[in-house]
Amino acid sequence: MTEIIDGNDVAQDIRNGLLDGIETLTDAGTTPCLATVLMNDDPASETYVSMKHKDCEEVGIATRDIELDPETPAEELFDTIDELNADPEVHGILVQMPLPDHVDEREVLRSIDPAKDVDGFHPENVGRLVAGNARYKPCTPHGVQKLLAAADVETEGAEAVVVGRSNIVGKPMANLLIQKDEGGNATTTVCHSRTEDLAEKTRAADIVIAAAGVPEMITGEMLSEGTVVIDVGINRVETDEGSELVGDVDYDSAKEKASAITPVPGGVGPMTRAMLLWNTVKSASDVAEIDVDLP
Ligand SMILES: Nc1nc(=O)c2c([nH]1)NC[C@@H]1CN(c3ccc(C(=O)N[C@@H](CCC(=O)O)C(=O)O)cc3)C=[N+]21
Repeated sequence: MTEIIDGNDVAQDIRNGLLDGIETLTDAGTTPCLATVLMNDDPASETYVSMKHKDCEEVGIATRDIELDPETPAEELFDTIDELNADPEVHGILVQMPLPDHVDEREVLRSIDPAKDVDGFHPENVGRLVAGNARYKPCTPHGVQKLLAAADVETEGAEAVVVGRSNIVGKPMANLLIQKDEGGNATTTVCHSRTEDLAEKTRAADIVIAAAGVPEMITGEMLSEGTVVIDVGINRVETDEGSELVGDVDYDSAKEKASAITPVPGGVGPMTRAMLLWNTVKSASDVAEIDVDLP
């Protein structure tokens, strides 16, 4: 039987596991607080940001909700970030991607105080992750580690194949998988659009993590029996019945081969949001110099 790994369930467990820590910090006068900055009018982005606020509300994390018109001059965004950097009540800052063309994404990531960079995208935090001294693990790869742990999948000694090399998922995922750490110690291969024989790589894998942004590209035929399949893809595709959300994995055929698989929606997506809360609580705990148990 194939195990369907329920991301909504695991994310709920993470949120429950944060409650005590949030209470301890709040009682000590440091209510964890996440600020989001949204500067695009893509309906999907608006949905994701509002989900993040709802999650925060549920667990008692305070929020700031900043929306800037996409036409806003870049300087105004940088002023906003400076204010949030300087605000002692704000512990996490998330600037929702993508940003308008006139805004330099890299410059934005550099401008966020690394101590408040709960996405883990600031170059200092990327460097620390690579050096095995992570401050914030990026939310999606961290969430994937938690999903694997929840499904009792041992990464140590496993052959892991990451399909995709983005800065937000593929690269940090591979870095976490090779760390001498829990959820790491995997023999890790990173595949991408120039990989000569992808199916040869995925067939040799114990764990496949699909994060290429190509709808349903990983099919059952590319997998060996018993592979653990984690689908990071979130692709909106148009069908006869309207718009539908599909992953990078062809779920129906992959499920026939997989020992465990994550669905889309309801897999990695909710974990990305849960680990954002996790990082925000960690930031507040660092600021308050109060150790709390993190799930
Ligand atoms: N600075 C920044 N940080 C991000 O983490 C970030 C970002 N920008 N820009 C956009 C992407 C996308 N992203 C998602 C998070 C959760 C779901 C999610 O919860 N999905 C649910 C619901 C999907 C739905 O119904 O639309 C699911 O997969 O079940 C989706 C997408 C975070 N992102």
